[in-house]
Amino acid sequence: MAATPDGADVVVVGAGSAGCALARRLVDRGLRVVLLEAGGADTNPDIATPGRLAYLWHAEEDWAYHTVAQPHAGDRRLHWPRGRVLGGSSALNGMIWARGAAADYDHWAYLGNDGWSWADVLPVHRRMEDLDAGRSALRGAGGPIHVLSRYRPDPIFESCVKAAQETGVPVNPDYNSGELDGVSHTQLTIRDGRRQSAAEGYLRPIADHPGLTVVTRAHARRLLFTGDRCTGVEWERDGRTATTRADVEVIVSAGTVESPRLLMLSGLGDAAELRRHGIDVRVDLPGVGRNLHDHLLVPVIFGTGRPVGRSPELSPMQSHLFWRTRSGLPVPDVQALHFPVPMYQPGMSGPPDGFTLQAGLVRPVSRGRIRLTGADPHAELDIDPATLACAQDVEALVDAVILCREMGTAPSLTGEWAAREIYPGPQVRTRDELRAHVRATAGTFHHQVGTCRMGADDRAVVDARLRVHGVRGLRVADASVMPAVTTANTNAPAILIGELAADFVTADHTDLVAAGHSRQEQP
Ligand SMILES: Cc1cc2nc3c(=O)[nH]c(=O)nc-3n(C[C@H](O)[C@H](O)[C@H](O)COP(=O)(O)OP(=O)(O)OC[C@H]3O[C@@H](n4cnc5c(N)ncnc54)[C@H](O)[C@@H]3O)c2cc1C
Repeated sequence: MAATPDGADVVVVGAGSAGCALARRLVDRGLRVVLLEAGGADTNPDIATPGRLAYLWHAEEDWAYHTVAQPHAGDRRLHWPRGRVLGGSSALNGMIWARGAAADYDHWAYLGNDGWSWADVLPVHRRMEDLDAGRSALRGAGGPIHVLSRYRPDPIFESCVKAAQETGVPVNPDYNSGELDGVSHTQLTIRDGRRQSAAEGYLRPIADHPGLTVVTRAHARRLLFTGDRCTGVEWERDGRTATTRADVEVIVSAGTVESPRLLMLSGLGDAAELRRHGIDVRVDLPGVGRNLHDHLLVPVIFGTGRPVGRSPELSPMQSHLFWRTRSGLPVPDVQALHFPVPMYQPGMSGPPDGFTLQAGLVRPVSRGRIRLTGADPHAELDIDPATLACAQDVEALVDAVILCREMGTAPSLTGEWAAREIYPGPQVRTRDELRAHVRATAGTFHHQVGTCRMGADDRAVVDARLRVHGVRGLRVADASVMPAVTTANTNAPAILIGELAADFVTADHTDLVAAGHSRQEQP
């Protein structure tokens, strides 16, 4: 029997980084899967062309969220682009492939999440990737996601790597080894000049498989229950409502913003808040929507004496560095990203030729939350990440800005490129003035996580096998389950979460997996 929009073994909500990996692995193991995606097909040519990623912001494929005004960040509302299309945010992202630090996963395991230590996840990271440099004890080849590491970076990025070394930052030959520290050229999810989204890598090869039904423009409105078991999903398309039955499980992979919304609309959340919106409480889970956190970027902008230039078939981010602002940290707290354009913000002006060293905070302490504003699935969300609420985040970013400024005065950038700082600008000298620059310009690094946190305590939403506490037949698998964000970009960790979710489902239903295989073997 094939999967149909009416029913399947597993219904996955959201075809993003995690959802695509999860659906693929379940189908490979003989389960019938329906994948519901709110967005459309990934046919916009700007998705495939790496150099055109900026054109996807505010396009049809962008959910284009805005936070509420952030009092510690100049009262600004921050724009959060997220993918609403097959591939999810992996179809919109900067294509940097980064696992994070070994210590990130050991920390998750330390919090009571068995099976998530670096030793546990390393084989899964290896099976996900197809590194052009080939297989090794730490790296994988032959997996669904092609990783480009052997390319000729544009000249400005060669200079950035040299400038970092001149500033005292050593080269790291492979920041995906579990140890991040140092400066490197980025490894990119690009094959033959085309983006490798999770949809491209995981779904495209099985597009015609009878065990998989992908329904695009299907917006899940709520989860359906029989007793305490989740047995299906109600969704809408073009104004019409439909349901899909799940014979085994429902897995929510709608991302850090939408997964908590779908849980809350289905009666899983903070009981008092749900009642305030007239939603029947199924399980009082006060952790849903909390623990929201994100990496941040602060621009340090330089003008150059000549045009910088860049290749359209590569990501515009071809080098970055990881660095510790103080001794005693177990992992770097800064990831500085290098861009080949002056990234002026509204109200800024300067010469057209230049580059930007984005000072990135990757161990944020501030935590916020996402709340419903009503029971309507399309109501605007109250998204409050509490950006820079903790002074420690500001101090780390000030140190990161100082590092980027120093890099901009290194010979490799001042010589050949005649680099000169435009922002914060030479008039900004004291630490207080730098704090003001941080608060006025900090923006998202696009790595929101944590709103359906994995753990064993009473604020956790899912357990270590990603099962939602208090119900049966329901898991969450996406970046929202991270107890704490990884110390780098979050696409690879989100895909890892999808891969592991598939392992958990198949381990829990070995009988079905065996039956599915014999079904597939029949002529
Ligand atoms: C602009 C940008 C740049 C980034 N750059 C990088 C980078 O260079 N490297 C990196 O590693 N990471 C990067 N990231 C982050 C990374 O892409 C994300 O962390 C990752 O894709 C998150 O995966 P996910 O599965 O949690 O969610 P997503 O990939 O966002 O998937 C969620 C999916 O669920 C769908 N959905 C939501 N609600 C519903 C519903 N109710 N019904 C049906 N479907 C629904 C969405 O449309 C979406 O397709 C970037 C992100 C952005 C937005």
